[in-house]
Amino acid sequence: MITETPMIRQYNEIKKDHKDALLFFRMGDFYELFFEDAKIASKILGITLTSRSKGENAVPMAGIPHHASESYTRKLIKAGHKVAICEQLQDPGEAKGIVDRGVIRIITPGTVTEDALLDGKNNNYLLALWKDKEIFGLSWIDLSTGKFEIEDIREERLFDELARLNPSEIVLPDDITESNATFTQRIRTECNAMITPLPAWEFSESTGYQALLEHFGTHSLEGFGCQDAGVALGAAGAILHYLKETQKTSLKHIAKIQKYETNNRVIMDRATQQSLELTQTIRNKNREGSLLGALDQTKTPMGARLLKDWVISPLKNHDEIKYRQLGVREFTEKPELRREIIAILHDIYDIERIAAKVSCGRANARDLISLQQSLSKLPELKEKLDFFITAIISDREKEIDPLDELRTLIGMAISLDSPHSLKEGGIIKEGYDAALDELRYISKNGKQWIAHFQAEEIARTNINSLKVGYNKVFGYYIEITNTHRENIPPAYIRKQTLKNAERYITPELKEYETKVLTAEERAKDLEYDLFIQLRDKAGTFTKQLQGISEAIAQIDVLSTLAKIAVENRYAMPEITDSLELNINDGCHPVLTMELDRERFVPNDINLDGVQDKTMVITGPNMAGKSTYIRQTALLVIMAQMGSFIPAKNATIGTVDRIFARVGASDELSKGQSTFMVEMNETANILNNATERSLIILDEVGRGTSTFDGISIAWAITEYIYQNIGARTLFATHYHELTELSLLFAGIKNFNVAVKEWGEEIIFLRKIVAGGTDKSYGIHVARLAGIPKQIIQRARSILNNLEAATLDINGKPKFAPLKTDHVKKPRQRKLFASKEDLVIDEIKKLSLDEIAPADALNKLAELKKRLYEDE
Ligand SMILES: Nc1ncnc2c1ncn2[C@@H]1O[C@H](COP(=O)(O)OP(=O)(O)OP(=O)(O)O)[C@@H](O)[C@H]1O
Repeated sequence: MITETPMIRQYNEIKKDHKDALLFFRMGDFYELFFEDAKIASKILGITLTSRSKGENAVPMAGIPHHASESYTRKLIKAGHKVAICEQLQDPGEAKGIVDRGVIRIITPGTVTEDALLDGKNNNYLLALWKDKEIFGLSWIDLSTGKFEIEDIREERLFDELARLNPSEIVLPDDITESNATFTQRIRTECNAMITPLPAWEFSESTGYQALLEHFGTHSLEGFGCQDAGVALGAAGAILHYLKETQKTSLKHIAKIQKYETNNRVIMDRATQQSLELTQTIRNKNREGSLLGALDQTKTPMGARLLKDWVISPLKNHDEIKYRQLGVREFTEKPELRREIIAILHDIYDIERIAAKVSCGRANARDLISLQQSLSKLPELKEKLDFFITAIISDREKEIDPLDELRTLIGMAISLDSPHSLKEGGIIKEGYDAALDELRYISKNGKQWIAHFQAEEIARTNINSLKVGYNKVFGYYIEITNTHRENIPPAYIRKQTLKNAERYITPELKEYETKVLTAEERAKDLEYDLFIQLRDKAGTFTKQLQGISEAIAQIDVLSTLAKIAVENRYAMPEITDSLELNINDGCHPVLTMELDRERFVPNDINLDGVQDKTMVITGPNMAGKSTYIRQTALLVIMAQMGSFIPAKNATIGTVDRIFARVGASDELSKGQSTFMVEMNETANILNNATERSLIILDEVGRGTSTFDGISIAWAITEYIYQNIGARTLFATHYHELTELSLLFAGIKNFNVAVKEWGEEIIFLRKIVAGGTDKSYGIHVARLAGIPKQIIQRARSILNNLEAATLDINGKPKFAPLKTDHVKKPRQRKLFASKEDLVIDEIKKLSLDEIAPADALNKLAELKKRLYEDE
């Protein structure tokens, strides 16, 4: 049994309320961790595990210096832990017994606000979700910016929204975490987020509504357009409750709540976002190589975060798209101003996050300097923006207010070389506060006095080696070496004996010491108070600062898109409400940046969406099928973001949803078979696509036997064409699917051209009309370096198969050809042949109703059809 010391007793008392966090227990200049916490932290942080007390009472302990705590916290948070910061709440000097301690904040992945723990280019969301009947209420907040939103959605869209938001922490009602392990586990794996259970009653809709009214100090949520929000209010209430519990600071920067309007945005589910590599690549999960990576040349973190939002949620409304597009166009037309504006943006810091830190009382002097420097760029920015006439730019220009009062105040008060710490002084400028200046004068001159005192004492005593020194225990003292002991004046009071010297004080020295030292301390205290006053004052500008940030973010994104458009010779697509999809000389926006534009072969797409809706694209491996269909989706996304696109010209009828199934799936690790995942995702498309959607399918059905695969792919394409009518691009190796075009006028065949050159094939990368029946898979295998012997063997097997050598059971033989083989037609017709179709038509003819001349015409037409394409 461990005998508890009073301090460990205090620790246990505090730890009891923070079982799910690692407790950073402040002791002097260190945060100490004890017991299990110490073991966990020492492993993750690679710090030494020691022990407090010995023997039976030994308590495992690990410590980290408080000034370096941010980097340690970051590692612990990344490793999936919460950190509770427990501070000393009184001056140890004043404590009778154990110093008072208490937890001042709990840092969790969803609530961090420190720069070191955040990524400037991404929002960091804390999300709460709550279910009532079939509806999920979602609410999410980025505490580091104050962005707070809600949305009610149906269950089937839940995981798509979670993928879009990518929260780092999810607050769930405990009745879900306790009773629905499968659901909780799915959230955990799909979102890779920390799950925090909260009592279910914290999610009540009416409590949430009240909590929001209280927080915003309003009588209703009408002003935020959230009055009629439903289940999501419960989730928003749970978020507020959780923040109050963990943050214990002002949450004033959460100045509004908004309803996320899915209706205005193109919906893209999780698999689509991944397949199209919108924000990260499939293979390495890197930003580089994704659409966002290619477009993100923004200069401010606010701009980078907004661009991400534009990429993953393009607009649906034609007018809203146009509003942005015209802004981009104007930036392309004014190159000089654009360059100057981009240069100004370069010098603007993350005002949005600084404003949040100011409001939470976590900003230091350097943050205020960054704020002031950013604000000082705004007059010039406004001046340049004043030359622009499009609505989106002049609207934003009006919202940018340089906040002269705040800017001047910070400029007058805060010294440019302020330290990180707020308690060490060196923050407030000379001349800002008279009382501070006076204290500083005393402190400085007091030191001079001491130098003068030393010189006088040397002269008076004739002891040249006499020194006035200072230490923490005795304060100022006079040190005299033992050789001069005889000459010491009687007024000197001995304080300390060293080996070769003695230390003395005098009443006069002590009197000055008090003055000097307290002046210095008092000056530091006053500086701190002045800083807090200034920060509080800055806090009153939070709302304006958030508005300015939003405006700057938009200017940043629009000018970036324009810069990219000019540098890469993009065109402004015409956006219409039709169903057409016409792109001439379209290029892949990411590949063209990686390859040079000259080497990339541009391609067209021409679907009117009424007659022509479906493209079946065949072609050899490596020809460029996936690239082409992906490129089409990316160009539509860019167009609906308001951006220009890499093409000669384009007319795009807006799409409401994009579904893409391209490339490798990463679901295998989650215990589902490739084919099952593919079928799940396809079912989702079939159930949710509309006539206005864009569907991009790559080799659907490849995960099962050939005949199953072809049949499924055939039926799916047919269904989409007949029952949904969405614009669809289907890339496939099943050449049989080209026969669909015989049945349906609006399904067209295309292939990616290649040229044969002896043994070699040359990829032309050009999409041309018509189907193909060659795969060149073995050729690609050879290019990939598969050993020659295997290539030769594969060729011989292929020859066999193509000659359809059958064994006695009627199955193809894989052995080399023999002379007694039975020749069969090269390919079995799996589906309707031309002859079948003509017979069908004849059967349908009613001879009683047809005039002889029409009958002759019909006969001529049928005959023509039989010889078509031959
Ligand atoms: N239009 C183009 N211009 C230049 N290079 C291209 C073009 N399209 C594709 N490529 C190049 O060809 C490579 C193969 O393209 P892609 O993966 O699209 O082929 P695929 O037909 O889908 O192949 P598979 O059927 O084997 O999946 C790409 O990595 C790209 O580098």
